[in-house]
Amino acid sequence: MTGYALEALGLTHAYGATPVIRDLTLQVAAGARQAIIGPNGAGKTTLLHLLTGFQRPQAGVLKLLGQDVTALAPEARVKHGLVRSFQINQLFPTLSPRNALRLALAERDGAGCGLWKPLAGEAARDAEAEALLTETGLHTVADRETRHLPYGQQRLLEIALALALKPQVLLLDEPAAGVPRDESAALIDRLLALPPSVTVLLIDHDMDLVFRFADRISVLVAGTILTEGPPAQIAKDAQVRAVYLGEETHV
Ligand SMILES: Nc1ncnc2c1ncn2[C@@H]1O[C@H](COP(=O)(O)OP(=O)(O)OP(=O)(O)O)[C@@H](O)[C@H]1O
Repeated sequence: MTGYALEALGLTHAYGATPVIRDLTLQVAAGARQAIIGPNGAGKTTLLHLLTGFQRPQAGVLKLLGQDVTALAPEARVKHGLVRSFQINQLFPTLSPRNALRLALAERDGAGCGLWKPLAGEAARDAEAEALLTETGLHTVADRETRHLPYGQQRLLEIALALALKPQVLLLDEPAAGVPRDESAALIDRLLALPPSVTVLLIDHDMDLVFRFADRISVLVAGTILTEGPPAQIAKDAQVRAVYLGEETHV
Protein backbone atom coordinates (compact mmCIF):
# COMPACT_ATOMS: atom_id res chain seq x y z
CA MET A 1 0.00 0.00 0.00
CA THR A 2 1.44 3.35 -1.08
CA GLY A 3 -0.57 5.62 1.23
CA TYR A 4 -2.14 7.22 -1.84
CA ALA A 5 -5.90 7.02 -2.22
CA LEU A 6 -5.72 8.10 -5.86
CA GLU A 7 -2.84 8.01 -8.31
CA ALA A 8 -2.78 9.10 -11.93
CA LEU A 9 0.50 7.98 -13.43
CA GLY A 10 1.62 9.27 -16.83
CA LEU A 11 -1.88 10.08 -18.08
CA THR A 12 -2.03 11.27 -21.65
CA HIS A 13 -5.08 12.29 -23.64
CA ALA A 14 -5.62 14.05 -26.95
CA TYR A 15 -8.68 15.24 -28.81
CA GLY A 16 -7.79 14.27 -32.36
CA ALA A 17 -4.24 15.43 -32.88
CA THR A 18 -4.35 17.97 -30.05
CA PRO A 19 -2.80 16.71 -26.81
CA VAL A 20 -4.68 18.08 -23.83
CA ILE A 21 -3.37 15.97 -20.94
CA ARG A 22 0.36 15.30 -21.25
CA ASP A 23 2.11 12.63 -19.24
CA LEU A 24 0.36 13.88 -16.12
CA THR A 25 1.18 12.40 -12.75
CA LEU A 26 -0.95 13.27 -9.73
CA GLN A 27 -0.89 11.55 -6.36
CA VAL A 28 -3.49 12.20 -3.69
CA ALA A 29 -2.66 10.95 -0.20
CA ALA A 30 -5.31 9.07 1.75
CA GLY A 31 -7.35 11.54 3.79
CA ALA A 32 -6.01 14.55 1.85
CA ARG A 33 -7.89 17.68 1.01
CA GLN A 34 -6.22 18.32 -2.34
CA ALA A 35 -7.20 20.86 -4.97
CA ILE A 36 -6.42 21.22 -8.64
CA ILE A 37 -6.35 24.73 -10.01
CA GLY A 38 -5.44 25.89 -13.47
CA PRO A 39 -6.22 28.61 -15.98
CA ASN A 40 -8.94 28.28 -18.63
CA GLY A 41 -8.23 25.49 -21.07
CA ALA A 42 -5.57 23.87 -18.84
CA GLY A 43 -7.35 20.52 -19.05
CA LYS A 44 -9.21 20.37 -15.70
CA THR A 45 -12.48 19.07 -17.16
CA THR A 46 -10.68 16.54 -19.33
CA LEU A 47 -8.70 15.32 -16.31
CA LEU A 48 -11.94 14.95 -14.35
CA HIS A 49 -13.40 12.86 -17.19
CA LEU A 50 -10.30 10.67 -17.21
CA LEU A 51 -10.52 10.17 -13.44
CA THR A 52 -14.21 9.29 -13.50
CA GLY A 53 -13.86 7.06 -16.55
CA PHE A 54 -16.04 9.06 -18.93
CA GLN A 55 -13.00 9.33 -21.14
CA ARG A 56 -10.19 6.82 -21.55
CA PRO A 57 -6.58 7.96 -21.53
CA GLN A 58 -4.40 7.07 -24.49
CA ALA A 59 -1.64 6.26 -22.04
CA GLY A 60 -1.16 6.06 -18.31
CA VAL A 61 -2.54 4.27 -15.30
CA LEU A 62 -5.12 5.24 -12.71
CA LYS A 63 -4.98 3.62 -9.30
CA LEU A 64 -7.55 3.76 -6.55
CA LEU A 65 -6.28 2.64 -3.15
CA GLY A 66 -3.42 0.93 -4.93
CA GLN A 67 -5.65 -0.98 -7.33
CA ASP A 68 -5.45 -0.39 -11.09
CA VAL A 69 -8.87 0.91 -12.21
CA THR A 70 -7.79 2.27 -15.60
CA ALA A 71 -9.95 -0.19 -17.54
CA LEU A 72 -13.03 0.19 -15.36
CA ALA A 73 -16.21 1.89 -16.57
CA PRO A 74 -17.53 4.89 -14.58
CA GLU A 75 -20.12 2.85 -12.62
CA ALA A 76 -17.51 0.27 -11.65
CA ARG A 77 -15.21 3.03 -10.40
CA VAL A 78 -18.06 4.34 -8.24
CA LYS A 79 -18.48 0.85 -6.77
CA HIS A 80 -14.75 0.89 -5.97
CA GLY A 81 -15.24 4.16 -4.08
CA LEU A 82 -14.38 6.89 -6.59
CA VAL A 83 -17.40 9.18 -6.55
CA ARG A 84 -18.02 12.52 -8.17
CA SER A 85 -20.59 14.85 -6.65
CA PHE A 86 -23.86 14.80 -8.57
CA GLN A 87 -24.70 17.68 -10.83
CA ILE A 88 -27.62 19.91 -9.93
CA ASN A 89 -29.48 19.14 -13.14
CA GLN A 90 -29.52 15.46 -12.15
CA LEU A 91 -31.56 16.22 -9.03
CA PHE A 92 -35.29 15.58 -9.12
CA PRO A 93 -36.73 19.07 -8.60
CA THR A 94 -39.92 17.91 -6.89
CA LEU A 95 -38.27 15.45 -4.51
CA SER A 96 -37.34 16.56 -1.02
CA PRO A 97 -33.73 16.05 0.18
CA ARG A 98 -34.97 13.27 2.49
CA ASN A 99 -36.69 11.38 -0.33
CA ALA A 100 -33.85 12.01 -2.79
CA LEU A 101 -31.43 10.49 -0.29
CA ARG A 102 -33.71 7.54 0.45
CA LEU A 103 -33.95 6.87 -3.27
CA ALA A 104 -30.18 7.12 -3.76
CA LEU A 105 -29.53 4.77 -0.84
CA ALA A 106 -32.08 2.24 -2.11
CA GLU A 107 -30.50 2.44 -5.57
CA ARG A 108 -27.05 1.93 -4.06
CA ASP A 109 -28.22 -1.20 -2.26
CA GLY A 110 -30.00 -2.54 -5.32
CA ALA A 111 -33.33 -2.19 -3.52
CA GLY A 112 -34.74 0.49 -5.80
CA CYS A 113 -37.18 -1.87 -7.47
CA GLY A 114 -38.33 -5.44 -7.24
CA LEU A 115 -41.37 -6.30 -5.16
CA TRP A 116 -39.75 -9.47 -3.87
CA LYS A 117 -37.40 -7.58 -1.56
CA PRO A 118 -39.68 -4.81 -0.35
CA LEU A 119 -38.50 -3.36 2.94
CA ALA A 120 -35.09 -5.00 3.13
CA GLY A 121 -32.73 -2.72 4.97
CA GLU A 122 -35.17 0.18 4.79
CA ALA A 123 -34.92 1.17 8.44
CA ALA A 124 -31.13 1.19 8.24
CA ARG A 125 -31.24 3.31 5.09
CA ASP A 126 -33.69 5.75 6.68
CA ALA A 127 -31.27 6.15 9.58
CA GLU A 128 -28.43 6.67 7.11
CA ALA A 129 -30.47 9.30 5.26
CA GLU A 130 -31.10 11.15 8.53
CA ALA A 131 -27.39 11.05 9.38
CA LEU A 132 -26.50 12.48 5.96
CA LEU A 133 -29.12 15.22 6.33
CA THR A 134 -27.62 16.20 9.67
CA GLU A 135 -24.02 15.95 8.42
CA THR A 136 -24.75 18.31 5.53
CA GLY A 137 -27.01 20.63 7.53
CA LEU A 138 -29.99 19.81 5.32
CA HIS A 139 -32.10 18.42 8.17
CA THR A 140 -33.79 21.82 8.55
CA VAL A 141 -35.11 21.66 4.98
CA ALA A 142 -35.38 17.87 4.67
CA ASP A 143 -38.98 17.88 3.46
CA ARG A 144 -38.95 20.88 1.14
CA GLU A 145 -39.01 20.29 -2.58
CA THR A 146 -35.49 20.60 -3.91
CA ARG A 147 -36.53 23.20 -6.48
CA HIS A 148 -37.52 25.56 -3.65
CA LEU A 149 -34.19 25.29 -1.81
CA PRO A 150 -31.60 28.07 -1.97
CA TYR A 151 -28.92 27.21 -4.50
CA GLY A 152 -26.26 26.60 -1.84
CA GLN A 153 -28.44 23.95 -0.25
CA GLN A 154 -29.09 22.33 -3.62
CA ARG A 155 -25.35 22.02 -4.02
CA LEU A 156 -25.10 20.52 -0.53
CA LEU A 157 -27.67 17.95 -1.58
CA GLU A 158 -25.41 16.98 -4.48
CA ILE A 159 -22.66 16.34 -1.97
CA ALA A 160 -24.99 14.42 0.37
CA LEU A 161 -26.02 12.22 -2.58
CA ALA A 162 -22.37 11.58 -3.37
CA LEU A 163 -21.65 10.72 0.29
CA ALA A 164 -24.55 8.26 0.16
CA LEU A 165 -22.42 6.18 -2.21
CA LYS A 166 -19.80 5.81 0.52
CA PRO A 167 -16.87 7.28 -1.38
CA GLN A 168 -13.27 6.54 -0.54
CA VAL A 169 -12.34 9.41 -2.82
CA LEU A 170 -14.78 12.25 -3.46
CA LEU A 171 -14.27 14.41 -6.54
CA LEU A 172 -15.75 17.88 -6.20
CA ASP A 173 -16.09 19.84 -9.42
CA GLU A 174 -16.61 23.53 -8.63
CA PRO A 175 -18.96 22.79 -5.70
CA ALA A 176 -19.62 26.47 -5.01
CA ALA A 177 -20.08 27.60 -8.62
CA GLY A 178 -23.07 29.89 -8.93
CA VAL A 179 -23.68 29.98 -5.18
CA PRO A 180 -24.42 33.54 -3.99
CA ARG A 181 -21.83 35.07 -1.65
CA ASP A 182 -24.16 35.10 1.35
CA GLU A 183 -24.60 31.32 1.06
CA SER A 184 -21.07 30.31 0.15
CA ALA A 185 -19.58 30.62 3.68
CA ALA A 186 -22.07 28.04 5.01
CA LEU A 187 -21.29 25.76 2.07
CA ILE A 188 -17.55 25.99 2.66
CA ASP A 189 -18.03 25.27 6.37
CA ARG A 190 -19.85 22.09 5.41
CA LEU A 191 -17.10 21.11 2.98
CA LEU A 192 -14.54 21.64 5.73
CA ALA A 193 -16.56 19.33 7.97
CA LEU A 194 -16.62 16.41 5.50
CA PRO A 195 -15.62 13.15 7.21
CA PRO A 196 -11.81 12.86 7.48
CA SER A 197 -12.02 9.25 6.31
CA VAL A 198 -13.01 10.50 2.84
CA THR A 199 -10.19 11.73 0.60
CA VAL A 200 -11.31 14.81 -1.31
CA LEU A 201 -10.02 16.13 -4.63
CA LEU A 202 -11.46 19.54 -5.46
CA ILE A 203 -11.24 21.00 -8.96
CA ASP A 204 -12.03 24.67 -8.90
CA HIS A 205 -11.46 28.21 -10.12
CA ASP A 206 -12.55 29.78 -6.85
CA MET A 207 -9.33 30.72 -5.10
CA ASP A 208 -11.01 31.69 -1.82
CA LEU A 209 -12.52 28.24 -1.60
CA VAL A 210 -9.36 26.44 -2.72
CA PHE A 211 -7.11 28.25 -0.25
CA ARG A 212 -9.55 27.73 2.63
CA PHE A 213 -10.20 24.11 1.85
CA ALA A 214 -7.06 22.47 0.54
CA ASP A 215 -4.03 21.20 2.41
CA ARG A 216 -2.28 20.63 -0.92
CA ILE A 217 -2.71 22.37 -4.26
CA SER A 218 -1.69 21.02 -7.66
CA VAL A 219 -1.42 23.57 -10.45
CA LEU A 220 -2.44 22.26 -13.86
CA VAL A 221 -1.09 24.17 -16.84
CA ALA A 222 -1.26 23.03 -20.48
CA GLY A 223 -2.22 19.50 -19.50
CA THR A 224 0.45 18.78 -16.95
CA ILE A 225 1.18 19.58 -13.31
CA LEU A 226 3.33 22.71 -13.24
CA THR A 227 3.90 22.58 -9.51
CA GLU A 228 2.25 21.44 -6.31
CA GLY A 229 2.53 21.95 -2.58
CA PRO A 230 0.85 23.40 0.47
CA PRO A 231 -1.25 26.54 -0.10
CA ALA A 232 1.30 28.92 1.45
CA GLN A 233 3.96 27.68 -0.97
CA ILE A 234 1.69 27.89 -4.02
CA ALA A 235 0.55 31.42 -3.07
CA LYS A 236 4.08 32.76 -3.34
CA ASP A 237 5.21 30.64 -6.31
CA ALA A 238 6.46 32.99 -9.04
CA GLN A 239 5.56 30.58 -11.87
CA VAL A 240 2.01 30.23 -10.59
CA ARG A 241 1.66 33.97 -10.24
CA ALA A 242 2.88 34.40 -13.80
CA VAL A 243 0.29 31.90 -15.08
CA TYR A 244 -2.51 33.80 -13.36
CA LEU A 245 -1.24 37.28 -14.19
CA GLY A 246 -3.91 39.12 -16.09
CA GLU A 247 -6.66 36.80 -14.88
CA GLU A 248 -9.27 38.10 -12.48
CA THR A 249 -8.45 35.53 -9.84
CA HIS A 250 -5.63 36.37 -7.44
CA VAL A 251 -3.32 33.75 -6.05
N1 LIG B 1 -14.45 17.44 -26.79
C1 LIG B 1 -13.40 18.19 -27.14
N2 LIG B 1 -12.92 18.16 -28.39
C2 LIG B 1 -11.86 18.89 -28.75
N3 LIG B 1 -11.18 19.72 -27.92
C3 LIG B 1 -11.62 19.80 -26.66
C4 LIG B 1 -12.74 19.05 -26.19
N4 LIG B 1 -12.94 19.34 -24.89
C5 LIG B 1 -11.98 20.23 -24.55
N5 LIG B 1 -11.19 20.50 -25.61
C6 LIG B 1 -10.02 21.39 -25.60
O1 LIG B 1 -9.11 20.84 -24.68
C7 LIG B 1 -8.46 21.88 -23.94
C8 LIG B 1 -8.67 21.65 -22.45
O2 LIG B 1 -10.06 21.77 -22.18
P1 LIG B 1 -10.69 21.49 -20.75
O3 LIG B 1 -12.16 21.81 -20.86
O4 LIG B 1 -10.32 20.14 -20.30
O5 LIG B 1 -9.94 22.57 -19.86
P2 LIG B 1 -10.40 23.32 -18.52
O6 LIG B 1 -9.16 23.55 -17.74
O7 LIG B 1 -11.50 22.56 -17.87
O8 LIG B 1 -10.95 24.68 -19.06
P3 LIG B 1 -12.02 25.71 -18.40
O9 LIG B 1 -11.44 26.12 -17.11
O10 LIG B 1 -12.06 26.80 -19.40
O11 LIG B 1 -13.30 24.95 -18.27
C9 LIG B 1 -9.04 23.18 -24.44
O12 LIG B 1 -8.15 23.71 -25.40
C10 LIG B 1 -10.33 22.78 -25.09
O13 LIG B 1 -10.65 23.65 -26.16
